Amino acid sequence: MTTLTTPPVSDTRGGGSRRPAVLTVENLSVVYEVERPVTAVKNASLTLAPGEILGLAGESGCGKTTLAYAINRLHRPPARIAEGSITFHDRSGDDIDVLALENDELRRFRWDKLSMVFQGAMNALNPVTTVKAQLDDTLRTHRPGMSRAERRQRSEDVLRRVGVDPARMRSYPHELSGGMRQRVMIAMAMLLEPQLMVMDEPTTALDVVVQRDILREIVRLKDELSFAVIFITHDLPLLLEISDRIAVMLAGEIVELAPSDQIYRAPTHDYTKKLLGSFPSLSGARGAFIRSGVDEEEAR
Ligand SMILES: Nc1ncnc2c1ncn2[C@@H]1O[C@H](COP(=O)(O)OP(=O)(O)OP(=O)(O)O)[C@@H](O)[C@H]1O
Repeated sequence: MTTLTTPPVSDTRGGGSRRPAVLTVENLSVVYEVERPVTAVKNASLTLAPGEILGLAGESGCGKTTLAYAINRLHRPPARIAEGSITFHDRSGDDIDVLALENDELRRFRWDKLSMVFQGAMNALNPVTTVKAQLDDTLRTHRPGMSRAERRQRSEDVLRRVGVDPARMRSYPHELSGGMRQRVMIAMAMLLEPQLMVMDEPTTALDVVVQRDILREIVRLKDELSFAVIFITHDLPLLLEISDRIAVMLAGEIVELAPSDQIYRAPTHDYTKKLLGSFPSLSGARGAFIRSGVDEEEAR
């Protein structure tokens, strides 16, 4: 795996505090090389601390998904990373130059160090393979030293963690409800205990109750296992509840990056103010619903 010799950086952006980082993105630009090239991400810089949830907010088309895919090196032509750097600060102490990874190194890096939960689990799970086989395949590929019994044990553990009865392992994706499928996707993403998970609208297609349950699980698991999360959604009220910091994107640029409280109470950029104003529910008290696990009724 390609490593750099630079020491782990500290996070002085947004939060103001100096914390070790798990990821540093510097001046990243991504261009779609079409007839009239579109710079979908412009000079984006951010750092992420271990165990931190960073929310990415902004209207449709502002470049959130393009940025997330580029961080994962999942972008495909015509998308091209035109400039910038992405450095992953491994817990082993190595710094990994993500843009320099090739083939096997890149495959190992994905899932192992960093994993992604996409919008709509049906597209990401293999429809003709059982949940058990999908978990087992990933473990066999990435953990060749594990015995069959250990793989089974690990698969069952990870499903239990996300609230899926291991008895459902024999199911095919289409036999599960939307919420269950999304939980299985999160289990897959957690399987190898990555240090960072990128979640792109992971619960948008689900009804509100299921969505809240799953989000609570994500926050709980993150606290327990201390992986960092980049969480993408249009839903700013939701981001304010679950994120430590929020990056607001406008036309490919991160125009504001600050702790959630600061974004809520004292936004500095006009666009952030406009975005906050477009959610009427935010004029009331800010709920601590997901973080506290308190029922809305009880909280009143
Ligand atoms: N394959 C492509 N070719 C050309 N332009 C593209 C392509 N994919 C995306 N874009 C453009 O890149 C910009 C950013 O798109 P992106 O999907 O990253 O935004 P987003 O903020 O994630 O939107 P959404 O919230 O709707 O998913 C948009 O202007 C979009 O039109």
